[in-house]
Amino acid sequence: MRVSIDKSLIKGEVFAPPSKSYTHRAVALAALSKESTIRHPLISADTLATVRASEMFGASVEREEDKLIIHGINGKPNVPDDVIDAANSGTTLRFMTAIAAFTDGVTVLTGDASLRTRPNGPLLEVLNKLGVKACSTRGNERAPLVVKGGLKGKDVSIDGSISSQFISALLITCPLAENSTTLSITGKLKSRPYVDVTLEMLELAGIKVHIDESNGTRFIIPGKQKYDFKDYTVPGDFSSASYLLAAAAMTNGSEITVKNLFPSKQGDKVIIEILRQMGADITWDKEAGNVTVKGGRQLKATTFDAGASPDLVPTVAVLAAVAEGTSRIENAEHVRYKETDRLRALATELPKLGVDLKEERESLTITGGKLHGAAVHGWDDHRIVMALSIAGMVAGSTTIDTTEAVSISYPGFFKDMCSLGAKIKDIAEE
Ligand SMILES: O=C(O)C1=C[C@@H](OP(=O)(O)O)[C@@H](O)[C@H](O)C1
Ligand SMILES: C=C(OP(=O)(O)O)C(=O)O
Repeated sequence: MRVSIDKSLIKGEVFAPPSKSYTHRAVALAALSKESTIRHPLISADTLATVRASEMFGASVEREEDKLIIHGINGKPNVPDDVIDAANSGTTLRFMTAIAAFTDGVTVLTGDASLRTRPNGPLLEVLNKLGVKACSTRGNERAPLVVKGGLKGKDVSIDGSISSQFISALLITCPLAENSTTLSITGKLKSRPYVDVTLEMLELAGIKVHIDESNGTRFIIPGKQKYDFKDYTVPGDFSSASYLLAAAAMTNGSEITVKNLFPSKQGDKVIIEILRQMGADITWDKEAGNVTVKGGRQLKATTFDAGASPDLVPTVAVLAAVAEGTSRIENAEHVRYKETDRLRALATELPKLGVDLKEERESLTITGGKLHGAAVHGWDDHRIVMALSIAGMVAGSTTIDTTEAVSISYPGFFKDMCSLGAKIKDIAEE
């Protein structure tokens, strides 16, 4: 699919879509429990991959209007009778690889062309130390992965610098092991807020994990635990909301309120602080869960450490592209291991819109200026498509391809933007 975007301003109220990260975890924990209801889940391509995989391990999932009722496995997961296809979802692949480690047989997990480029080395290495036989069919740490169950608790270390999802995955599975597991993190733990989201959800499922941060980070996970996840309402997603908030801040005359954004462990709530620092007119009514942004102020350059919030990099790059001065996005190497190498994607596409950008291994340096329209490529990556869309609302006369990728995390993105007045047209048939 392709869209064309003209200069736009946006006005009105919109609900933030439900959180992708919380939905993945709610479904995985419900699958390991007895019976749970998940209210207001994100129904998107990625979360549906987690639903399908959970069903293959033996859970059954009923979908009703705005809720999922999950009859969980409540014990050992079944050996799937087919290959698990995690599609485009890193979270699904990593979580389900760890759950496969607790079956009594062999599971094969794969995904689409993008997912098959993403690294899993540290997770496979630790699973092998925990008594599991886990490998890549191509011997390159990429999916397809083969996992022969047999997980036993033990003291192990894991590199935290590539993806926090390996740690979240182990935190979700190790409580099922016979013995306790101690997971010591080596390297700088990236994307830490996502681990905190996992810990919050595990606590809701009645699972105990002790954290020792006296000398680095260690998670002590007692074995033989039982999951008891019950009734849960998924909160709004700050990463998805970031495109709405940034679009309003960048466009003169805009004024929007994004609802259902309550205080949360989501690291990407920092988008509110980033916009404030850059000089945007933004207020957050935490009790009401409303974030209001008025456009029209000239944004100023910023320095953004992407360590904890990699998914904000495309949004912040576009904000930097219209800000006065030179911005830096630092500590962002892990952003190269996403659906695409997002630093490369941004460094390729934003200059087409007139942006002055320098790419280094771990950083982007962006000097703001005037954008002009162009035909840009969405790289089949939801966050690149959404970031380029809001850049297009400033630049005007912009077309973007592969826009169906928004179905991964925010299927209603274009509909919401258009309902707020954005001038976006589907030009697939033209
Ligand atoms: O656990 C999660 O829900 C996620 C963790 C992050 O990945 P990394 O830990 O690989 O950085 C983030 O980029 C991804 O969108 C969702
Ligand atoms: C990287 C992302 O997700 P995942 O790792 O689950 O594919 C994302 O949503 O930007």
